[in-house]
Amino acid sequence: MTDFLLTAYPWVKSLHVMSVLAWMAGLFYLPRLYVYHVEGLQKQGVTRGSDMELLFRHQERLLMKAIMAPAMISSWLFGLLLVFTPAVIDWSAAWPWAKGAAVIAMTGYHFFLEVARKRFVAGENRMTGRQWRMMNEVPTLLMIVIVIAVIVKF
Ligand code: HEM
Repeated sequence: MTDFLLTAYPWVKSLHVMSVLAWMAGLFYLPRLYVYHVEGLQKQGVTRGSDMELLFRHQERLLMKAIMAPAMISSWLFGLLLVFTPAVIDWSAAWPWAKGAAVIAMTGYHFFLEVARKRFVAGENRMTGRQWRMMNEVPTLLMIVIVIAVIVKF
């Protein structure tokens, strides 16, 4: 198993980075769709249950179920394979802990977006467009921590 992980390392890392890119694309775009959704309902005269509102819900569902959820699972799968590859992680350094904390927060943010999506479906979103715009900065901040942790390796 150890030999296999060492041989597969560059391939696993490539698959990890591809998965992470797809996951991040969704994490950046879904709250942006929520901004358009809520502002459509508040300012643009889009009524609940109209074709336009159903299209928002459909796009949000597809992004979550077809891209973000599978990409999150494969990011974790390949990421954990990298964790178990010998000599990849020095647990006495700070970076693996910083990255670990940031990816757990990113995963929490993913589930927060899923809860919010279900609230939109039930017509129970309580956040404004401005609040969704601010929420949109969360994955950016976490991404900065993760990339610096994994590349600078402080
Ligand atoms: C989901 C849980 C995750 C786990 C368990 C995980 C774990 C790892 C591990 C162990 C490595 C190998 C480091 C090395 O080879 O030196 C790695 C590489 C990498 N990870 Fe993650 N990661 C996760 C999520 C993420 C996320 C969300 C991002 C981006 C926002 C990310 C970006 C990267 C990048 C860019 C590399 C390649 C760095 C390099 O070697 O130059 N990872 N990851």
